[in-house]
Amino acid sequence: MLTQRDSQNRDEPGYPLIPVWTGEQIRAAEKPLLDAGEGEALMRRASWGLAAHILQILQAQRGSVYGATVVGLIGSGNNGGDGLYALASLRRRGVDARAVLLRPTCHTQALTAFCQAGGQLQTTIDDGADLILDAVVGTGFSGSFDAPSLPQDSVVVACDLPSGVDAETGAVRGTAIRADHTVTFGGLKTGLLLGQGRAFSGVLHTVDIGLGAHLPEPAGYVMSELVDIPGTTGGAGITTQAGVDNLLRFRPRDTRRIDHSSGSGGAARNLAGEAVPVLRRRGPDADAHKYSRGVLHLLVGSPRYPGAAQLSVGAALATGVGMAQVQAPDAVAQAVVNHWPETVASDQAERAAAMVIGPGLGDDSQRLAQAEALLQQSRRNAVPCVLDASALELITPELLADAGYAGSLGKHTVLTPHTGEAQKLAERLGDLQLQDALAEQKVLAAAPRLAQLTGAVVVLKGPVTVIAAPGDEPPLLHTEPAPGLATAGTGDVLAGIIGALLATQEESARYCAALGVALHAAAARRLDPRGHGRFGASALLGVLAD
Ligand SMILES: NC(=O)C1=CN([C@@H]2O[C@H](COP(=O)(O)OP(=O)(O)OC[C@H]3O[C@@H](n4cnc5c(N)ncnc54)[C@H](OP(=O)(O)O)[C@@H]3O)[C@@H](O)[C@H]2O)[C@@H](O)CC1
Ligand SMILES: Nc1ncnc2c1ncn2[C@@H]1O[C@H](COP(=O)(O)OP(=O)(O)O)[C@@H](O)[C@H]1O
Repeated sequence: MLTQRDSQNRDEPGYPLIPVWTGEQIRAAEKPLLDAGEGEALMRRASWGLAAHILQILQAQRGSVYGATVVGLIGSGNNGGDGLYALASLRRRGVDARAVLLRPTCHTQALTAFCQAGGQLQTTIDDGADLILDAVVGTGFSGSFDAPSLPQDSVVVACDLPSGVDAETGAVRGTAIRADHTVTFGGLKTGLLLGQGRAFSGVLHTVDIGLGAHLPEPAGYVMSELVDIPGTTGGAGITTQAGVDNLLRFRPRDTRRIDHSSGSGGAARNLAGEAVPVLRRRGPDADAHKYSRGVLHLLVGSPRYPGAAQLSVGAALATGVGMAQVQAPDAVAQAVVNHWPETVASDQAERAAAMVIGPGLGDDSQRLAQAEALLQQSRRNAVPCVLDASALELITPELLADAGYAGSLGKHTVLTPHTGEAQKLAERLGDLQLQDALAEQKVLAAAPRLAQLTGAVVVLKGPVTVIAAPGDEPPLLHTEPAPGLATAGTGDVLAGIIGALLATQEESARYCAALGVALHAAAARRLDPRGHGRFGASALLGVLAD
């Protein structure tokens, strides 16, 4: 039986948190198993999983696997070993699997297995191959890679990681092999999600090779889009490999359908049957009134940037609040009320359950003084608060040293800098570690560092957005592509969404910030599923409520 809340939230999209590790973490987890002599078994599991995925891909592409041509590009390490074992399995399924050794040496046992399965070595990459398997280099990649040229029409599948992509940062060193699919072992690697790695790895598939208990605390969690299938009860169940694979698709044109668990319980589960945390927006209680639901106070807009006020207020209303009240110069506030008549103009934030401070304030000194006063009020009363755009300039070493802040803005505060704003903050706070992480585009290190320095939750915005809280909780990553968001004003929309969630959801600021980022990008994807980018920020408001 559904509770009233469950029935309200039944069709609400949820965002499961999938753990990710750096390549080094995965290698460290493998080490005890290798030391115990289980390396060969690990490799067998990896290569069997790889072959199984290749068979599925061939089946989908050609309608059958028998007689398909697969050419494996083989390197000198275990990545090449995985490739050779997989080619041997494919041969036993009737696939014409061949290998090109790109280095003078290779994994000898795997080569023997390949030859025993009837595999032939060749020196050229066939033009007509149905599928190219990239097994040149994986997590052992060092220096720079020189990618061979490949036939245009073949599907490319990467073994563990596209060759040339850094397993931690996703940076391409030299040139890399661009894959249509990547079959990765033991757990998702950060390099598949960050930087260029995301575009080079195509559709992601994971293979459990039994690292389980040896895996450390993840480097982060990636938020994935999950749409419940209408008409069924309970939440979503990610119980099958296909379900997990669907979750891990990163192409804007993909439609996601997740297999549903037939059982009750409602929690999404991973392959091991463990519950996966899911971020999900909750609607108002039946007995809510506007004040109990949550008032959002927005200090936004200025004569120079009146539109920012409209965007953040509009986003808050479409996300859902008990009441939105705007604090702005008369003409700006009037324009907001004309556009959104349900908005209340108010200079008092007493009833506020949350605040948004910053969008469109510009460098207006009077507005910034009001922003500072409101920030103090938020700190004093621990009222959740989003600090965005020029309000981020309030954060100085002097402000943090103030007795009222005691070195920390507090976990109820959410900072939403893009990388340029974060770089300025890093310089103002004089922190070299943060400056270096940003300069090297190590967003997964930069966001937690800024959270640590300010004591606030940080949303480091960009094509990949990282949400980090002060303390031990791992950062959350949002990597679903929404390139159309690269347009003026979408940050104002995001600030309004997060503010509305802070005002209405009984969750931490970290949770609300991450959910807000996911809802923002999901709105862009609904509006622009192919990523053409033909919309302005205000168009997001019309689809936020869906
Ligand atoms: N560990 C395990 O138990 C398991 C690991 N597994 C698998 O093993 C992979 C890691 O294997 P790994 O450690 O052998 O490293 P790997 O990615 O093959 O690269 C090292 C080799 O590449 C070479 N090489 C380096 N840089 C290069 C470059 N720029 N350009 C060209 N070549 C370059 C370097 O040779 P060198 O250049 O030094 O002669 C060295 O021999 C991992 O990704 C997963 O697929 C799974 O089977 C599960 C069990
Ligand atoms: N290439 C991109 N892909 C996905 N999201 C993007 C991309 N570029 C920008 N964004 C998102 O768009 C928003 C832009 O925010 P911001 O730079 O503050 O814009 P503005 O100040 O103009 O409102 C952020 O949420 C950011 O994550």
